[in-house]
Amino acid sequence: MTQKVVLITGCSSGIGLALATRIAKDEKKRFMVYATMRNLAKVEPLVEAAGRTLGRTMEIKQLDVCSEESIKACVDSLPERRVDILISNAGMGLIGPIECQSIDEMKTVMDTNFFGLVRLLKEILPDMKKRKKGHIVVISSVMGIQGILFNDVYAASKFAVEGFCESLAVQALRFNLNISLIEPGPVITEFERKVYEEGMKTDLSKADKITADMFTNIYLKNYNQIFETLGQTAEDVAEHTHKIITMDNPPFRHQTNTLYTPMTTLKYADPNGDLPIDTFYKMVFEHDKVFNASLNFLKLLRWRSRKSFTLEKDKSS
Ligand SMILES: NC(=O)C1=CN([C@@H]2O[C@H](COP(=O)(O)OP(=O)(O)OC[C@H]3O[C@@H](n4cnc5c(N)ncnc54)[C@H](OP(=O)(O)O)[C@@H]3O)[C@@H](O)[C@H]2O)C=CC1
Ligand SMILES: CC1=C(/C=C/C(C)=C/C=C/C(C)=C/C=O)C(C)(C)CCC1
Repeated sequence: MTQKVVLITGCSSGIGLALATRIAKDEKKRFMVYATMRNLAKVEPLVEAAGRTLGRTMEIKQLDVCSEESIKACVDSLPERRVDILISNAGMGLIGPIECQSIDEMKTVMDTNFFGLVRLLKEILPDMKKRKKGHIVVISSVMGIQGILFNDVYAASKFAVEGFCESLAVQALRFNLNISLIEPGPVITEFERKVYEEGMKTDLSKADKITADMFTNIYLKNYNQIFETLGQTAEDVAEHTHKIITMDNPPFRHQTNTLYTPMTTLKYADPNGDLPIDTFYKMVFEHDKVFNASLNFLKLLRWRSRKSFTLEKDKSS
């Protein structure tokens, strides 16, 4: 059996690291993983997690999604330039009032999260089309379908990713290619720490008092609690993604966090779009107690509906 070649971006930490490790440790050794990162000085945690798979079912390579040259050099270094499964994972967050963020900061988020994916596909898609074989897996987010307070630009970058992939998906079908968007809710990784620390450093002098207060005393104050209550592990997201890449008929969208599903469902329940906005408004502003009760209610709902959120499309297991 020939192994499928998997290229993953952003493997220095978090979901990328967990994905590379999980897929390289596939029980049936079905995959050869090229785990990439922009800065090879950060290789140690992956080397440690990879263990005996390194040099067998995993190799580590340099790739910066913001550099076309780096992407090309990495793909050129692969046998026959073949990538059977591309996992576009590299990304970054940004929180805070837009008045306090520079256009350059926002452009870096779009350049990494959106144009990073575009650059990868410009390099890899033509070869996949020629071979009429391939699976493009994109680590999107629940924020690819639903905006969240003070995540305006990050959510925009993930909406861009989703619109791009949804448009491409029809063309991809013509070439027998699959595209899957993985949509995690909050995941406990470096992302959470970096975003929170940067958020705490925000210069709020350009924001009015109501906005600054909303960001500090509502968003930042509850941030850690949201991750503690709803947060998933990177390993869990990796497990879901491993399942998606082993399916005969993988879905276009897959949400990994059943605790979060009731929130995203609000989007589909009201074509006018007001239901999620009004619900989030109430959850955030009515009272601290409503917020806590809402988080607990989400926890309770998972227990009630666990069965209906399993991977029903999976024919291969
Ligand atoms: N954590 C969360 O709550 C959620 C995260 N996601 C998404 O998951 C993905 C992974 O994030 P997560 O693991 O949580 O966060 P981490 O911060 O742990 O990992 C992000 C990875 O992306 C890499 N990266 C950033 N910029 C570039 C670049 N220009 N080229 C190559 N690699 C780059 C980072 O490298 P370096 O170490 O060099 O910075 C790091 O390896 C992101 O797309 C994120 O949007 C989605 C939903 C929820
Ligand atoms: C403010 C707010 C919420 C916060 C959600 C957060 C903070 C989600 C983070 C998701 C991440 C980090 C995704 C990464 O891609 C809730 C719980 C929906 C309740 C309504 C108001």
